[in-house]
Amino acid sequence: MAKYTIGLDYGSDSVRSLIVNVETGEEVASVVFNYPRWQKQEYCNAHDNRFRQHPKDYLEGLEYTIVEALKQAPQGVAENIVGISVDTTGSTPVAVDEKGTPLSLTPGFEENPNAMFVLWKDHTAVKEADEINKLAKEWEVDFTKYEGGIYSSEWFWAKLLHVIREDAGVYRAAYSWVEHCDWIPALLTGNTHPKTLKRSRCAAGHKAMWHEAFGGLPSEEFLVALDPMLAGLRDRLYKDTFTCDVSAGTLTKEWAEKLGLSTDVVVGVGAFDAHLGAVGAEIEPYYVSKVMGTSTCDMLITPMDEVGSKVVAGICGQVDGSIVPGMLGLEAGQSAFGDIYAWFKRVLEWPLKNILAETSLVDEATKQKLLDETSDKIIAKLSEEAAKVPISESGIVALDWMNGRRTPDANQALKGAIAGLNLGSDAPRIFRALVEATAFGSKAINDRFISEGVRIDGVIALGGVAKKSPLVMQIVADVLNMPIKVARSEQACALGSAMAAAVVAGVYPSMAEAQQKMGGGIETEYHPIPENVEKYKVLYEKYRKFGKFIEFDFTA
Ligand SMILES: Nc1ncnc2c1ncn2[C@@H]1O[C@H](COP(=O)(O)OP(=O)(O)O)[C@@H](O)[C@H]1O
Ligand SMILES: O=C(CO)[C@H](O)[C@H](O)COP(=O)(O)O
Repeated sequence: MAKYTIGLDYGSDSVRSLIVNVETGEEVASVVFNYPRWQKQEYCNAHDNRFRQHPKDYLEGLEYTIVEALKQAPQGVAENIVGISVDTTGSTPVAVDEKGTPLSLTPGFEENPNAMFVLWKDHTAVKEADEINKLAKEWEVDFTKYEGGIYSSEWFWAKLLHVIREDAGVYRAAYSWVEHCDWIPALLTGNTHPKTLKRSRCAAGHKAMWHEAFGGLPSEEFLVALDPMLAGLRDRLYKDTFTCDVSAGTLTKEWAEKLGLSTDVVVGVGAFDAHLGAVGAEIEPYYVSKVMGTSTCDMLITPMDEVGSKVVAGICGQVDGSIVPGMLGLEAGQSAFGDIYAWFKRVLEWPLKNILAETSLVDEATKQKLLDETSDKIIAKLSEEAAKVPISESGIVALDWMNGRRTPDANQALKGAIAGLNLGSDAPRIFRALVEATAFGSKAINDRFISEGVRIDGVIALGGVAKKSPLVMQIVADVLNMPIKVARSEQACALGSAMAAAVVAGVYPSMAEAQQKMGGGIETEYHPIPENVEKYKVLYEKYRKFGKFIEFDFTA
């Protein structure tokens, strides 16, 4: 019988397990689990940009999705699973005790958000990121230089420093800190001690200022100068990091029994969702792999010697082997993309949730149906109407910084803005301007790569928005003035993990071969429309001008 691997993909809202035939790439089963506590936004406060996730959400999802996917799969598949690899969001770190257990799973910390995973989009550490940037520029070595030269509040050191300053209990109890993508493989293989568990090169290099040239993490002197509270922590973290083609070990007896698998199943070192998503979408050198969902991650690979020691300014980093082992991985992205459409939808839903929800004109069941149906159709209907609005007709220009700006040049304190409104600015016109703003944010990233000397030959898109929205995709193709291929797989991140698992389990010698055998190819391609390209060149200049005004001249 054929061999199979499992790709376990932890997204922002849900986790999915995908079982893939390693010879044909056939996806034989997949199950999704929405995080229950997260769905109720427990431990979060959007107003303060605080987004925390409880490890129980991850654990319940791990067991449920694998067990249910194995039930769905044809008979005999479970016995022929040879590997599991894991991708997660990031930087999503957690404080752990000496055994590597997240503090929120230990007595006294169960309900403490500071003892939970700090989700990538948590921006509570803006002040700490500023301090890191200031010190880095004064220090003899700029530890931020391989992370675009600007450290972000979305990343490891800023987050942990913020939490330990805020919470003396967590500070005292935290032996070390672990990324979500490192904790799951550690747990599955039983190697959870913070000093021995295998750490992901991808997470360490892009988010924790780890680099071979620095001998690992930033120096103890730098960290202590940042805050004496950090003294000694470096020694309780790690020196070595591993790419996703390396084994983290095999399943423990306990997990093998729980999941219904053999203890021979090899577990791969973890990586971030976007990075393995790029693998799943069959990333190739010089193609931007654009993960378009809640946020965007724009991934590029180049041969190692091509960029060499040149530092690409303003991106989320350049790391040896962070996407495809053996190649240089470059990452950029937008902190909000589909999340901006989701925000506008929530604004429009307000009267539904606050007026219609209270009406006695219809019975409860009908009311609920009305609410659900309207809510489900808002973005699709807005897109339909927005498609009819001619480019530039509305005069509205928007900025895509509703969740800060990840790249180019991280500044998470920035806010979104909409200009050019008049009394005729209706919902579809505003929506179109928001879509254009997200496309302009993408262009700013492409332009930065190009101006820094990184070649771009094309774009491969994946993620929910790439699949769901021809309107957004056409506008992005027009604004970038580049064709965009959309990857066929519905679950590119999980598929990328399944490919990595096939390499780790020894089925293929390299990621390139796993991609070739297991890849789903391209579903569709969007081509720029020359007439639109010209109009968007003019609008993009307005976006840039407006951006400069909001960034440098406007104070709320
Ligand atoms: N028809 C649509 N057009 C454009 N965007 C959409 C549409 N439907 C949903 N979205 C956006 O897709 C995003 C979710 O993308 P998805 O890739 O599924 O999730 P995630 O980023 O969490 O992995 C949401 O932010 C939502 O606003
Ligand atoms: O920055 C990241 C990876 O480097 C995050 O993991 C990513 O932005 C979150 O992804 P999604 O929008 O798909 O939930």
